[in-house]
Amino acid sequence: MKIAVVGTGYVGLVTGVCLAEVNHDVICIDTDLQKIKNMEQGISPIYEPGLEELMVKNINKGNLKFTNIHVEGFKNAEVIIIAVGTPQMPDGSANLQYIEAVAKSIAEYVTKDVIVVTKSTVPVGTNDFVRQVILDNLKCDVNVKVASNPEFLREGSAIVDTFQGDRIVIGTQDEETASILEMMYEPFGLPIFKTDIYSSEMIKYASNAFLATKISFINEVSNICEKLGANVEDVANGMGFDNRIGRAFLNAGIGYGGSCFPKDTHALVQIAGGVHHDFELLKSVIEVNNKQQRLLVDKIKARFENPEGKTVAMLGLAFKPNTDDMREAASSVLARELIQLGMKVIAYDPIAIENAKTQLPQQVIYANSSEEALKQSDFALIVTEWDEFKQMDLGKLQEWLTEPILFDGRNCFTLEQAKNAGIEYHSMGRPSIMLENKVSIN
Ligand SMILES: NC(=O)c1ccc[n+]([C@@H]2O[C@H](COP(=O)([O-])OP(=O)(O)OC[C@H]3O[C@@H](n4cnc5c(N)ncnc54)[C@H](O)[C@@H]3O)[C@@H](O)[C@H]2O)c1
Ligand SMILES: O=c1ccn([C@@H]2O[C@H](COP(=O)(O)OP(=O)(O)O[C@H]3O[C@H](CO)[C@@H](O)[C@H](O)[C@H]3O)[C@@H](O)[C@H]2O)c(=O)[nH]1
Repeated sequence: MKIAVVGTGYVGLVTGVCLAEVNHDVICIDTDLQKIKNMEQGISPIYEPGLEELMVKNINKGNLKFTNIHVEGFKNAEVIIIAVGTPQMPDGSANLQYIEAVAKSIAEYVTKDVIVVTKSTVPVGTNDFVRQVILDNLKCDVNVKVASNPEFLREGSAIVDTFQGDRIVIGTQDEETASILEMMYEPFGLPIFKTDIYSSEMIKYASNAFLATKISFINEVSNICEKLGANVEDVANGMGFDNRIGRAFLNAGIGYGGSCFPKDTHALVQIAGGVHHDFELLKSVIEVNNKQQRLLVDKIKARFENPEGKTVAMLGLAFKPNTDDMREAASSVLARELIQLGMKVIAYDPIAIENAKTQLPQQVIYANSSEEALKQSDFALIVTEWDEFKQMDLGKLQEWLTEPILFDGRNCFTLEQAKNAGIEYHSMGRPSIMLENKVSIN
């Protein structure tokens, strides 16, 4: 099938590459010429495990092409997939300007019947808007069908999620459109759930809001566990045995970040508000997350009478491991607050440093390895649970840090490991490990 994908970010590029891998004829379109030039040479604009290899393989097979010229991309397309960003507006709602621009260019350039699929996360009713914009601006006498097809991949495991996802959602009430899209996805062999467009659009927001709710819920439980001396990991494990609850997304930490949960929870609050529904539960989820992202600062303030002048090694900057994405990363919030407290921050991340430089305060100093960061610091924080931090020899902290104190925002180590390493260890929702003569802060 001939497919054009508009937008080559995390979703568009991964989708384009994976559709090419199952032998569709794919052309990816982006307005960013530099990205296009890099991709043509097999260079991925994002860090995503396995993506670049698959990209190069399919360029060489002739299944995958790139262009910054929409008319060129749409020329032969049977299906056009919209995968441009829908970032957050100041009031929390989704910004649809990129969606509208794509709809206009489709109207202008398509010369044959085509199915337009919205994969970007968009508020309920947006596909009606897309259809209307296309109809209002259409230059040729062609038939354009619009369908919703939200995306559920996670950054860091996007390729695996695409080939082994739990479901593909197709929102359309047009039988022919549904069956063409089923054919497009058939090689993935995944369960396909068909519904109407509005429900499909809502499934995406409701799924992300529910996952965010699980995270804020366990983080609240975690904060209570700390006060009571319980261990949130055991609590989550015990809860997770119940199939109705499930263990996934019950990892306590410093809150959720990234390009999706923060913006999509805000957008759903706005969508609800638009129909005069006050989504109180989701507002609390957001509020809890905002507090949770800065919890390590409170712990540091409670531990040190005066943290001013201290140097801290910040390990991990990306919002989660295996990505270079810094959007809504807790590291941003933490770095800002620590610097405001008069501390020096030495940061390290295996992949995200270049992106971090555009977001973190200028005062942050970057190290080339965790060892380099730790050796210059008084104590340390773990913000992102990269494998290389989890595999770190904790005993070395005694040697490298002025004070062997670790604040672990992602519970990378067992309490036993910390105890055996002879360090002071403050994690999330678990009792602190103190060295002799020190009182626990919990
Ligand atoms: N990032 C994720 O993990 C993820 C997962 C599921 C759904 N989503 C949703 O998918 C959408 C895309 O997210 P993303 O993270 O891939 O975005 P992104 O910001 O990484 O990429 C968007 C791309 O679209 C390009 N673009 C903008 N306007 C264009 C136009 N008119 N024509 C061609 N290209 C254009 C930009 O240059 C950019 O490369 C969003 O709605 C997001 O909520 C994201
Ligand atoms: O138990 C958990 C699980 C996740 N997180 C945090 O939640 C955020 C999001 O993580 P994750 O969901 O793994 O990454 P995303 O790439 O943001 O993926 C989410 O957002 C995408 C964009 O909409 C959806 O497609 C995915 O299904 C959805 O999982 C990160 O900050 C994680 O650290 C936790 O704190 N605890």
